[in-house]
Amino acid sequence: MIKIFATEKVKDIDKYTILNMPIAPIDLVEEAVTAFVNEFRNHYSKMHRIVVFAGQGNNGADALGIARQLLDESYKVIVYLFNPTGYLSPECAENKRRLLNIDQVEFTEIRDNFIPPYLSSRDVVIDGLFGSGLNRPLSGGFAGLVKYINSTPAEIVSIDIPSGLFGEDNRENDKDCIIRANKTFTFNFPKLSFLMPENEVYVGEWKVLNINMHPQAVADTPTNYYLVTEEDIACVFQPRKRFTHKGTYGHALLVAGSRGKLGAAQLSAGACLRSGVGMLTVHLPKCGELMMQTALPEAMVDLDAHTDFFTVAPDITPYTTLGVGPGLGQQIETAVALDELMSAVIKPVVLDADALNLIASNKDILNKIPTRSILTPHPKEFDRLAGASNSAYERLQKAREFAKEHRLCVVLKDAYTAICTSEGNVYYSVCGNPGMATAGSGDVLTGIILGLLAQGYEPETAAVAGVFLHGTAGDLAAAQWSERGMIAGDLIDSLGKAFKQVI
Ligand SMILES: NC(=O)C1=CN([C@@H]2O[C@H](COP(=O)(O)OP(=O)(O)OC[C@H]3O[C@@H](n4cnc5c(N)ncnc54)[C@H](O)[C@@H]3O)[C@@H](O)[C@H]2O)[C@H](O)CC1
Ligand SMILES: [K+]
Repeated sequence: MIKIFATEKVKDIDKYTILNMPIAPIDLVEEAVTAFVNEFRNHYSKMHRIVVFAGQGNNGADALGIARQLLDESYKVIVYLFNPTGYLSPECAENKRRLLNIDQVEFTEIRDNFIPPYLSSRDVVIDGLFGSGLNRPLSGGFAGLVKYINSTPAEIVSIDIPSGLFGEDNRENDKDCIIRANKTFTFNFPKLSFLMPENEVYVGEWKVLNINMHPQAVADTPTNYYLVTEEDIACVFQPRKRFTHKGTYGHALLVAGSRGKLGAAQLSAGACLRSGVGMLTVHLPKCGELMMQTALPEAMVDLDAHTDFFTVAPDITPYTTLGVGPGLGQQIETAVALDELMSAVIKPVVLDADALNLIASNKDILNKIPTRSILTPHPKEFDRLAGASNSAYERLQKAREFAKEHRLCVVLKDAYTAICTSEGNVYYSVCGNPGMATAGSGDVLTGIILGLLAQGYEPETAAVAGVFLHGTAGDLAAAQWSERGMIAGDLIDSLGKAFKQVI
């Protein structure tokens, strides 16, 4: 897991590193500078003019160091240091001194009046005005400067964080006074705000650059937010032992499908079967029998009394666990049957799609869902459950609260899916791609998670691993069929390869 720290925590980790590594602050800055330049070089040639904007703190110190190293590599660089209060951090002052040691450096320090340079589309701006030390929205001269930079056609690369953006909560921020970077190279830890869709316009493409932090400080500093890596998932899976049989790997029940939406049941069932589950039974309305038995001979079918939709809660005793929702429809009889089903279950289940919509309009059911059950809403479904949000950040906080209050695991689906546990932790998966924004993709995820849960993985583990495998399958599918050309069924076809890649 990569920890996602609040920006004030990063400061503590810095301090601990400086004291205990030990390393001089200026050398830590130099490590950040070198990491940035190593990455920058891969993207921008010496054909570009580099225009560096530095602030008074250590983001500015980084910027001045980057200017020096780029000049050393004979890039064409011009530098503006904004110092309205006449105070520079010690590292910023030292990097200014080091920079001015270079002959004929084009350097301007601005105290009050500033005539902005003309910036063309061939220029690359390096934004080092503010980083993790931002403590209020930008205003005055800095706001004007940011607006000017944003108005030019120049490419913008931000150091650590786009200037003006907070690392976490930007609800009260002035959205016009934040750098709109094309790329952001951030140090050591992704910032939570980078994972929110509303901040994509500021952050652009982002990459984490590693600089040496004291491992003890990283291990000991608490956080509720984590980024999941392939290694985390690889160690989740147990080898399948030789003397095992289908009963060893669980019997999942999937309650899904209604007339016109039987495909959702089929996709979910197909994904479940490819997740390693021992057996799968699909509870379907009568109209789905032929389709399911033909399309997925591996699945067993349990028919509802109704021809077109779910009306009677099945006996759940034969099953290890169940998943409910894909393509279910929202008939009143279905709501009643769902209520009955939730009254009968005691072990964690997976709930998705119309099951969530029905719960949103019949809130009593919420209290009947077994604790640690997994809910997989997309943002609109979550809003129906918990009320509308004005930003993804607000929705995330609501999802955390919701998960804690109801003792559930909420998988908030988005470009970066957040898995919120009942303990208040959030696990992010950053694999996957926009090709997965296609009908049926969510049904596939439900099937994978159901299959893992039925095999006995802890609900939170099943959710995190399921999301990661789903994203990996999406990336493999995009590589084969392209983001545009891929469909949800391709995710199922790629699941085997995803397992091979991850484990
Ligand atoms: N481990 C690491 O991640 C490292 C990061 N480094 C870089 O250091 C910056 C953080 O530096 P810091 O000096 O703490 O803060 P800033 O440069 O972001 O801010 C400086 C200064 O600005 C004042 N301020 C805050 N908000 C405003 C505002 N709205 N208007 C005016 N002035 C404001 C505040 O008082 C601060 O003092 C980090 O981002 C990295 O780039 C290091 O290189 C080493 C390791
Ligand atoms: K910055």
